[in-house]
Amino acid sequence: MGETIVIGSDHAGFKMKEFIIKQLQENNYVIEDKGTYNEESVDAGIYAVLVGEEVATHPEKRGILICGTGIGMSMMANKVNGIRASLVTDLFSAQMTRAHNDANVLCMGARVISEHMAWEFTKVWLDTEHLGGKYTKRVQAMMEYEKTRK
Ligand SMILES: O=C(CO)[C@H](O)[C@H](O)[C@H](O)COP(=O)(O)O
Repeated sequence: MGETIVIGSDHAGFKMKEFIIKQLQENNYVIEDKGTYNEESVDAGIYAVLVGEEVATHPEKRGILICGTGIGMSMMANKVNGIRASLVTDLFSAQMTRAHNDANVLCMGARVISEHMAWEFTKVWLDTEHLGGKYTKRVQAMMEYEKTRK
């Protein structure tokens, strides 16, 4: 069985979420779909928290969030302790957010990028390992800071 990907979207990201789920399943990933399940208008933050909390409590899982721009999803997901969510709009950033920042949630905007781009970004994000070394120290500093937040 492949890695588990926890995925969520709002209404604006719903169609792209369905597309990404299909691609992931064809590539043997296990999917936990936290919704939304249709194009009826919803608040993105609900799904960002559902996905974020699942990833934060199961570090072996990674998350994908899609809304219109990816902005609200990334803002909200980053409020969940333990989450390093990145909004990605280009291939280099999709790679770097794993290699340097060890992002555990990928955010994308269905009104910003095409389905083809979203799948290309998803693939490189899934396949890139965190580089460790000085980058681990920097990521750890972020997580230490999080613990001091009131
Ligand atoms: O950032 C967002 C969510 O916080 C998104 O881009 C939403 O998908 C967008 O704001 C939804 O807009 P709509 O007018 O409600 O379709």
